Amino acid sequence: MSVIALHPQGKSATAEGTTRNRVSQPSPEPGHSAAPAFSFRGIIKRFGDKTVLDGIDLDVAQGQFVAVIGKSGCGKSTLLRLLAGLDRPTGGSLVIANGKAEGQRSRIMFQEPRLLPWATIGRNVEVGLAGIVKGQGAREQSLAILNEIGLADRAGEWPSVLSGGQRQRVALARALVAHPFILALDEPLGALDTLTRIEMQQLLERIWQQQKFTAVLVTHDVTEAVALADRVVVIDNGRISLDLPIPLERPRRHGAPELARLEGVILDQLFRRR
Ligand SMILES: Nc1ncnc2c1ncn2[C@@H]1O[C@H](COP(=O)(O)OP(=O)(O)OP(=O)(O)O)[C@@H](O)[C@H]1O
Repeated sequence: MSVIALHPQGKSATAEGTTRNRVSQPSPEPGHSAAPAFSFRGIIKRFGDKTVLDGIDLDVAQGQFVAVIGKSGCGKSTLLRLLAGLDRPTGGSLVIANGKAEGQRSRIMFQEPRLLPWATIGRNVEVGLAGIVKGQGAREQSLAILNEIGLADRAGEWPSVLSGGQRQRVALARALVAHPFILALDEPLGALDTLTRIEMQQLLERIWQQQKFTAVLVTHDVTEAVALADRVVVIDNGRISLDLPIPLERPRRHGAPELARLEGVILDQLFRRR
């Protein structure tokens, strides 16, 4: 197992950051490896004078599906950007453990598909293999993942002819074509209509179960978090205020009473209801 440590800018992790906000970790679901896919240790992130993350400790087991919830501006995307290596923490450390090459460690998917308009759908997916596989191998892998998401027959077409949901499926294929160890999802279904959103949730769950990557989903949608995740983490005031296991069998049925009860627990925390 290779281990990389992303060291923070400036000062190293403070004792304060590593002892505060310690949250007991739920066990991973049966079948998941107990070894952490990544560990945040006393993560602090400041922008100028503003402290956005204020000592986050979080271990996520390999293969676990974690949803991150919190009010607007609480630092969810910031946390995801740190995980994806797009930004550096001000303090603390992030350790990612895996045996894969650096380019395959993590991928991030955003609310907008961010496809290249001048490239075919197949080529857009191949972008996810840049620096890893090229030529015929890349074309074959691109087609294989497009087949998984039901768009193999559209590989030669342009992104402009796709619906919003189809474009997000292509973005998902691009994120997964290199079989990343960690998939970071920043509100990827937020712009979709309800039915397309539920279809995408089901697709995401199916591919996560097949590929066994570790998924970290930022969402505003408590129902979506409880439907998809093994565990829901709530961020408030720069810290983890709730770390809730969702020990429910899959597939989960929207509207089931136990899902509604867990949604209530999360909403109580978000709105500080007793
Ligand atoms: N590059 C940056 N420079 C300065 N401030 C930033 C930067 N990135 C984020 N912030 C600030 O950090 C805070 C957290 O932003 P972030 O995008 O992580 O929140 P969020 O929880 O994802 O919000 P939302 O749910 O609205 O997307 C915000 O106050 C934001 O303005």
